[in-house]
Amino acid sequence: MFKTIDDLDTEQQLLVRLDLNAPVEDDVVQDNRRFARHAETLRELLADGHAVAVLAHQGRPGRDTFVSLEQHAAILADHLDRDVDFVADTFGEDALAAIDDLEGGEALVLENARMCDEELPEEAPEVKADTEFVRTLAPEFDAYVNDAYSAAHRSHASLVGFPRVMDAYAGRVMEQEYTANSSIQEREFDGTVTMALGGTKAEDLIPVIESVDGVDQFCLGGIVGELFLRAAGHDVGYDVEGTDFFDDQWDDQRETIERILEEYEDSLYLATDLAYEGADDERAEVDVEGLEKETSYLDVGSDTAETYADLVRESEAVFVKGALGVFEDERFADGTVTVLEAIAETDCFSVVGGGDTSRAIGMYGLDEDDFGHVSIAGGAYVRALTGEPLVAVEALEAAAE
Ligand SMILES: Nc1ncnc2c1ncn2[C@@H]1O[C@H](COP(=O)(O)OP(=O)(O)O)[C@@H](O)[C@H]1O
Ligand SMILES: O=C(OP(=O)(O)O)[C@H](O)COP(=O)(O)O
Repeated sequence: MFKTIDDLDTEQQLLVRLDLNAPVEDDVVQDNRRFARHAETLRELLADGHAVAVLAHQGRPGRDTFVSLEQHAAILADHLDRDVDFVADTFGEDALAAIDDLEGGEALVLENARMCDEELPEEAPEVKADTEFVRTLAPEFDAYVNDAYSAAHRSHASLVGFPRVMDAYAGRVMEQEYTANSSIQEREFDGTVTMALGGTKAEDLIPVIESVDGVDQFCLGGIVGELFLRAAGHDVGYDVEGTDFFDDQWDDQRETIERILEEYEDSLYLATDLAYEGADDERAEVDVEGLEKETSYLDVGSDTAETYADLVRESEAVFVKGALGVFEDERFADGTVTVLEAIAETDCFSVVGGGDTSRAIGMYGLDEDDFGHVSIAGGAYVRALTGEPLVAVEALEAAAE
């Protein structure tokens, strides 16, 4: 087991890894549940007199969402109702000077860790620990705290490098999510177990279908659902209008998708209709037989949403990862919200995960108490459901030994 912040001495100089990865609309970072949850950890650390430098990432290089963390510092400051400084540097001279100036009870956000070359390539913890990034920052601090459960499946420098060379502790979010997201197999449900999979990160979800034990049926939507429809012979799941969701993931995952489609025929539910932006910008729907390659489909259709909701109502347990459509746009929220409402109405056991997807609960007036657990993690949470270890959690455990 790892050590937690209960094991920390007070008034330390701390490097704290959070996951503040958030949606970005027209260059404006959107508040999501991650800020509020991590603010709780920070509030506790600051109250104990620690000086806190926050390390986090946003987006992926090359994407529109790959932006500075300056706005994230301001959102955190709102949640904490106190000043949070920002420095546009991660481990260079400016960062080191700002860290040096930090006093007990103060918080500082360092620049997006993914702007450092050594952060991203997935490599073994010992390789990450030997990067200049880690070797420069680590000596500046008394200890490292990892609260970024939702990024714990990535073997990146900020997640697995520091705990090899420093005293390392789990933050509150790490601790709570780790406890809540135990594997499905260990839970032993009596009735039907359903998993609704959607969102954009198909590469994280596809392996889950094959490796998770104890799930009886999968309802697919979002980008992952469209890739399966493409494999089933429909004209959908192609990049159009400058999107880069489909073609690369198709090339990487095609064989797996085709194999799963065949082997899991009886437990996979694919959309039977999809929604798109029609004339006058209104929501329009089409049966999957009528799909066209050139159209962007932005939600599952209403027949599909009702079918999925019925499957949910008959379930003993439901796990959701990823949205079934672009719910941020009210016209395309039907699939995601219909399924979430069905979960909320029944007394099935449920977990809803995903930094973006969990946002839909607040946006559409659903009550968090009607869900078993709302996780701010997506990829990490589905991996945990399969019983697969998370590299950054393993790194914390190794540090405690
Ligand atoms: N058909 C679609 N086309 C484009 N984006 C989609 C589609 N369906 C769902 N999405 C988007 O997927 C996002 C959630 O995906 P992802 O980031 O993988 O999940 P999470 O952050 O919840 O783990 C939502 O913000 C939603 O807008
Ligand atoms: O948002 C995240 O994952 P999620 O979308 O699976 O919840 C994490 O910050 C990891 O980001 P990444 O999937 O770009 O490595």
